[in-house]
Amino acid sequence: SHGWGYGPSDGPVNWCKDFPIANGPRQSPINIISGQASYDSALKPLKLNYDPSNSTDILNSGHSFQVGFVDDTDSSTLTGGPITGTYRLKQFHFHWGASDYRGSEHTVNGIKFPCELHLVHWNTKYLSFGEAASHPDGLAVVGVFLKLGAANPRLQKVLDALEAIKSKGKQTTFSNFDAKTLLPDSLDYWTYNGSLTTPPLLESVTWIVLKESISVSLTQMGKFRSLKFSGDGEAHCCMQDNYRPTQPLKGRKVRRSFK
Ligand SMILES: C[C@H](CNC(=O)c1ccc(S(N)(=O)=O)cc1)Cn1ccc2ccccc21
Ligand SMILES: [Zn+2]
Repeated sequence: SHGWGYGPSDGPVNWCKDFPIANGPRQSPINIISGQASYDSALKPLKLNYDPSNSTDILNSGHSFQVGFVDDTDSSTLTGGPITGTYRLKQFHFHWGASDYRGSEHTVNGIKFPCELHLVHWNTKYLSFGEAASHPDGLAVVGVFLKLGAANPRLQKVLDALEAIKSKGKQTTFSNFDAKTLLPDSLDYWTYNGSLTTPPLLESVTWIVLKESISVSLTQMGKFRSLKFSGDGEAHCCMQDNYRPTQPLKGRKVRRSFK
């Protein structure tokens, strides 16, 4: 069957045909209404320990681009926060818009950001990412909003590597990158139970969305949009608007770690 994408025929409104869970009870992303998120004093601080030597490659997946990490030891982990146990960093990627007024997946009080970073981790109580992805507590994704402002020097190394992976399926080495440098000063967060935001839309993600954003400049946003959804030799299709609209909360509670 034809793959999924973000276009008029293969986009989010049609994903339910191949992935009926698209209409499930814990789908992501959601609109976070800050006034309705309840403070939970039992929530622990987030602990992110990333080893820069674990970064391996950067890949144009045809849906986004992602930086991959070696995940065969506990050297790059997420602990604390709303989760129990140890989750390993597998990859990070982004979602962005064709214009500066949209692009993020989560929204806050209806506000869209131009871009959103996702750091994807899997629960080491399972044997692998693929195994973890099929369990309700298998994955934890940290979401970080990017807000238009001054150029972000910490993004630059990632953006400079995009030259080499313009089209779908392109991959190149990407070593010694410290993903921690992409995080804002404050690790205050909202958290809720959700799903992958792309097919297979598995309902196995504990979402941890940071309240503080990081900056991105107009020029840097242009670099994101210079990527292609299409592979070499295919009709050029700019990679942009690769975000899923917000999904119904269906009674879920959103908690916050901060007063
Ligand atoms: C689900 C997986 C493909 N999807 C993802 O990894 C993924 C991760 C994060 C998000 S988001 N936007 O919610 O943060 C969305 C999709 C395929 N897959 C299945 C088994 C498996 C094993 C190794 C690698 C990939 C594997
Ligand atoms: Zn994502």
